[in-house]
Amino acid sequence: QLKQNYYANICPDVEKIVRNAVQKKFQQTFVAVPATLRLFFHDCFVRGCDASVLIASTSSNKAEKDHPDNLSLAGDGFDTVIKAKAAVDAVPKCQNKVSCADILALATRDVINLAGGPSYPVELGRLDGLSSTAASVNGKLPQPSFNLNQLNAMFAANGLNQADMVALSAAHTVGFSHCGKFANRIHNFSRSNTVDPTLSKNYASQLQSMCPKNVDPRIAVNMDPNTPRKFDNMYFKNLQSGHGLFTSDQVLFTDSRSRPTVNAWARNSAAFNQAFITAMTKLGRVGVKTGKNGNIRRDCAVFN
Ligand code: HEM
Ligand SMILES: [Ca+2]
Ligand SMILES: [Ca+2]
Repeated sequence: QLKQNYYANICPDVEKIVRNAVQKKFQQTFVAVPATLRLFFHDCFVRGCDASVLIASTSSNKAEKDHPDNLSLAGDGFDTVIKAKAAVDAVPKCQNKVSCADILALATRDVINLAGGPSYPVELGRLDGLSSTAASVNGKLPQPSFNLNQLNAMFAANGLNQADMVALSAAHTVGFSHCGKFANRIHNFSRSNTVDPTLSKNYASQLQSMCPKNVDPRIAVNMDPNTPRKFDNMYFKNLQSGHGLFTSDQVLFTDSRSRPTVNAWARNSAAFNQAFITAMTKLGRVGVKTGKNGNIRRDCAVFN
């Protein structure tokens, strides 16, 4: 059972300590924002929010972070958690008392707010998981090619409804994608269309020039072409104008079942913020470990 004041007696200043460390990281690089946010999502969807994604592989265990779907997680997300954990552990009363899973949840709240998004209370009391394998990632994370039914099914498996899924997808209002993740939409889309017809013509040609056919696979583009460094509701306005980068983004507008939600949140950013907070809070409850099912790691990347 998570609660907001879980560390009140254990480490009363944990929120301030994490916030300061995250802010320092943010001042060094904006990439901390999308990287940490995506890291939290990929953690929670595989074995719950238990910091399993932070575990490093060893000679005897290929960990989650080395699954193909996690190889594009940016290092600055991991580094944000490591820095925040070090700041927490530097306070004697707090040393090894705050879980990596909770530090990731707090850091995620903080990066969203630092990028101009809403702030919200974070429920705490998660333990760190005892297992992390690449194999356990199979089929647990959504693919950019997904349609609405596939998205809804995968989010429902984590206790999230369609509105939650649409709200959380707006995380793509910040950050980058490698060209390969949407190449099918701009080159050889189908027999009748070179380009995905749900993509705006202008945007498609911009994407084609940034991501030509044999582009270096390391090249990445902003997912929100308008306000890439602002956590805002531009994501929904982009969908309305055919500027959704992935099939899984654009489908939220093309499918009539989710379009009204997209339109509502494009119009009303306060309503979006509220829905996003609700959905993030639900995401943070997924598969939480307590008791014998977890512990508090001394090093977030290594089992105790
Ligand atoms: C709805 C289904 C989703 C799909 C199919 C999806 C897929 C992807 C893909 C393919 C990328 C690009 C990775 C790369 O090439 O580097 C990406 C990036 C990103 N995703 Fe998602 N995602 C989804 C939902 C979410 C959710 C729920 C969140 C967080 C709440 C999220 C946060 C992010 C962020 C912040 C980035 C940018 C990462 C960076 O710049 O380092 N995504 N996503
Ligand atoms: Ca996890
Ligand atoms: Ca934005």
